[in-house]
Amino acid sequence: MSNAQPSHIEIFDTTLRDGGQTEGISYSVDDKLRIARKLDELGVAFIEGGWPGSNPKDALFFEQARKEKWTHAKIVAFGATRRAKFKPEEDPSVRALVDAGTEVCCIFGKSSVLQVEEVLRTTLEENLRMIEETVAYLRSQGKRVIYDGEHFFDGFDRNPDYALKCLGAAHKGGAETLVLCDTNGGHLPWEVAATVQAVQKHFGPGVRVGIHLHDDTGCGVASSVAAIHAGAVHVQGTINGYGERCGNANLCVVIPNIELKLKLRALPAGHLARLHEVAAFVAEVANLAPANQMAYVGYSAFAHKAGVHVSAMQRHPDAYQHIDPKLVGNEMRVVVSELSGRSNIVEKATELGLTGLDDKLGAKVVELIKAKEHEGFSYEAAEASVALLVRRLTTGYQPLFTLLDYRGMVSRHGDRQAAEATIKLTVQGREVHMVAEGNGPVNAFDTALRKALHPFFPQVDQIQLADYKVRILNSNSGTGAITRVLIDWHDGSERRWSTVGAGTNILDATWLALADGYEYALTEAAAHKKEVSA
Ligand SMILES: CC(=O)SCCNC(=O)CCNC(=O)[C@H](O)C(C)(C)COP(=O)(O)OP(=O)(O)OC[C@H]1O[C@@H](n2cnc3c(N)ncnc32)[C@H](O)[C@@H]1OP(=O)(O)O
Ligand SMILES: CC(=O)C(=O)O
Repeated sequence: MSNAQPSHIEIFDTTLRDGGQTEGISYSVDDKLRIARKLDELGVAFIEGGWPGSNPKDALFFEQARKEKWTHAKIVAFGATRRAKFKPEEDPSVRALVDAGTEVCCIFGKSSVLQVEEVLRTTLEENLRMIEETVAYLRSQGKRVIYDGEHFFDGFDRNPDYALKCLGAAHKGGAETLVLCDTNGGHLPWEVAATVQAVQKHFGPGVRVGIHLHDDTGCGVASSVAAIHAGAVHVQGTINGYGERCGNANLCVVIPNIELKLKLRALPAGHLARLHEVAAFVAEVANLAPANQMAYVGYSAFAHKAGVHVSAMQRHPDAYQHIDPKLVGNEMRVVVSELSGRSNIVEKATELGLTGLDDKLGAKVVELIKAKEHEGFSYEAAEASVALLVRRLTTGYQPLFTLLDYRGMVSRHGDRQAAEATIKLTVQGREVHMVAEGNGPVNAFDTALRKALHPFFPQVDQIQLADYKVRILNSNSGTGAITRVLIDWHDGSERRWSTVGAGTNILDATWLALADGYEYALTEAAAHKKEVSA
């Protein structure tokens, strides 16, 4: 690590600008403000809000952002150097930067001969003037300026002299940080580190070097960490790695690496534990599914599935984890499956609040889970079915209801479709016979079951199906394949649970998942009531 390395690395978040260049993301102004507030709470140093000269939405974001109080972060307006034909003060895009009213602006300029000659179609000298004059103009308007050297690494590989001259022009204009961008994302960590060191050597210790890396080689995070290790003091990236093409360096991984591995500060003390929540929040607002396997903050980042791992984790928390998940706000979880041993079951039962599970019962549960997974069930995402499986093997468990038989009928006459289900249950020792119609067979079964249970458990009204997923397991068996049904449930509050059924008959698989859903909700509610009144 460089001797001149400060203890604090500046985090520059571009989730709202470069992250907005992700295919599939389209933030509203309100989305942007909500994300910005969350990033401010997290404690990043800069939030790049957008390009005010690009579209009315980004301009409105800055108008709204000006009215708010930002505790930790500076809001940054992004734009380009002036165009060849304009003076800075005449270029509408540069004017929009000034009008955005932020204390800090970030502008990008070309660093490579190819980009200047082929893309800007201007001269190398004019590009240097565009960079210096734009930075100087913004400085004259009272702005702090961060300079992004676009395509810096490509430019430096082909013509280091010219690439350094471009940075020099920004420095001369008054930029406070010179940011080296791997715009095409094609460089590897040791190449990035070597270039950072060459730039530092060229400018000397008084000049602040930053980095902005894209993930086209899958090395965006690794290269960012290598660059910081080599002496960069400012890093740009996005939450969840959103960004153009393959994305930007993922700050949810870069930040913990800075704090926990390089032992440097990136966020205010104690704020790292907010990262998991921020990652989930941004995914939700961006309307993208969170990546479960994301390092540090992913749902599976500290999930243990293999029996050997879970057994070892019970003996020592460091056995299969490189950090304590709480440091980033995440948590350790145990996954139950055919790869489980007793330890998974004991751990999962504790997690689910089930007590009194000894090794003998644990072994019985493991055996049953392995047999059921062989039949097509999968318990990884169906924790309510796991809880019931444990309860059913526990001495003295009395199910709240038991199915005696069911019949389903579906028909189509011309355009008219019909579905009807008949079920026979015992509920609290009484036999109940119920018939219901539905707009499909699942709806008919569900309606019949609700009607049958309602006189005994009126709270079934709150139980709602949230998602119903079907998967064919052995597709080479065609329509005779085993079907797995996974149902997600909620009760209108925060409470959510998932159940599974499987078999060659899709309606039977559905029935198993459906019945588990009601039995779990009612059993857990009854157990909770007992605990509360005890
Ligand atoms: C690496 C990056 O991610 S940089 C950020 C990229 N982000 C975006 O492009 C998103 C927002 N962009 C936009 O809304 C539009 O592209 C605008 C408003 C900026 C420009 O729109 P238009 O004027 O219609 O131009 P268009 O998009 O077709 O072409 C880009 C222009 O920018 C110019 N340009 C590109 N880089 C630079 C630069 N560093 N400095 C000055 N001008 C530049 C190009 O030369 C071209 O202008 P020209 O046609 O006069 O030569
Ligand atoms: C500036 C920028 O976004 C880039 O060069 O990738």
